[in-house]
Amino acid sequence: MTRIGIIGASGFTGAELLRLLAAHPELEVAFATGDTQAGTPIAALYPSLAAAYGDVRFAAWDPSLLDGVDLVFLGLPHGASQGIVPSLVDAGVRIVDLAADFRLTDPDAYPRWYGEAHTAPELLGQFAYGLPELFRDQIVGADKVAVPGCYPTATTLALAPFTRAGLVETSGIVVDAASGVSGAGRPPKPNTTFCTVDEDFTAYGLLDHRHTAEMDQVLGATVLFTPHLAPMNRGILATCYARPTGSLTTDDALDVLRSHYADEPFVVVTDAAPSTKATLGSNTAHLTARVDERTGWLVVLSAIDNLVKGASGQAVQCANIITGRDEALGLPIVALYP
Ligand SMILES: NC(=O)C1=CN([C@@H]2O[C@H](COP(=O)(O)OP(=O)(O)OC[C@H]3O[C@@H](n4cnc5c(N)ncnc54)[C@H](OP(=O)(O)O)[C@@H]3O)[C@@H](O)[C@H]2O)C=CC1
Ligand SMILES: CC(=O)N[C@@H](CCC(=O)OP(=O)(O)O)C(=O)O
Repeated sequence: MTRIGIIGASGFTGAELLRLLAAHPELEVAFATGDTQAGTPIAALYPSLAAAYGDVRFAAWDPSLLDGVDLVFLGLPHGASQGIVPSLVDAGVRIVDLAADFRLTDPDAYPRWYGEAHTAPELLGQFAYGLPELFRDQIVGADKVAVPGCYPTATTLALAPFTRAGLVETSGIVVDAASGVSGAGRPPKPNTTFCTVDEDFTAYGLLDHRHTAEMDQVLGATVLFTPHLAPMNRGILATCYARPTGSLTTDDALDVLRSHYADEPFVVVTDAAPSTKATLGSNTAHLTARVDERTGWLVVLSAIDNLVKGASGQAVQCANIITGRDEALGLPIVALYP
């Protein structure tokens, strides 16, 4: 058994961590903090968690909570994470950070894309990028992991088999992706109220969404990324377009995906177009590909649950790896349907 803590447990990714860890046989939640929610029973904020957490309350963050704890998940907004990580490093706990603070390795990239200076740039190179299907070698043996953003997870799982094999041009990849509203976190925002989102479908972050930098970094490419907000709670569907460097058919493209992910328990390659609902509540990504004979473009589609494979499930997968466990331990591979 490994005792873990969650800092920022009162948000959506924190709640999803609490849900997944309730079913995990070997990771035990020692504390769960909330910023404004300290003292609130977990079950009062999230009745869905009542059966597992009974009277347990969110704690106020205090370094003494780390006593006897081996690993800490951080579910904080970007910016807040880098404020606390140096003290966790000093305390010697393993870190799995869900925020963006330690994902970009180029020290100039964070200020460029996040519009603020990084307060712990000396730690940037010390984090493994927590996407096991693409960076498992980096994660094994690491003690600090930066879990990818939800859009980059969906997108790079779709495209990396092609960019890594030199099968597509990297100078102009196009990604259109839609996210459920939980991707924006628990606090209500003007663009996430019921009346704004219901019966609407809109693009945002045109040309400058911060996940572009992460996709560029992982794929070694220049990506034109347009995110969209879809009127659903969970899910990401990414539709990714790239120009093949040589002859490539649909059968070839499907073979590339199937052989790349043949041994991966959390990737399903389908003939049919993937849907977000097929991934709901699971840590599984669904992928397919086509090559359009008329235009010559390759299109790869990817569906995930943003809170599971796009965040907390992937975080638990990484925690399993860095604590020496089977990485699939305790994680759901099948979705909730209908
Ligand atoms: N939602 C998603 O699908 C995904 C999110 N992420 C990333 O994961 C992180 C958490 O996201 P999410 O759970 O959605 O966010 P939420 O806004 O839902 O939760 C944020 C958590 O951090 C706490 N918090 C907020 N501000 C501060 C602060 N200044 N200092 C200390 N604690 C603070 C909140 O406490 P309180 O409840 O009191 O406000 C809450 O516990 C973010 O970095 C996000 O970008 C990554 C992938 C997907
Ligand atoms: C729907 C929605 O608003 N989604 C969020 C992405 C969430 C995420 O993964 O953000 P981090 O990189 O900060 O972790 C957004 O576009 O900002």
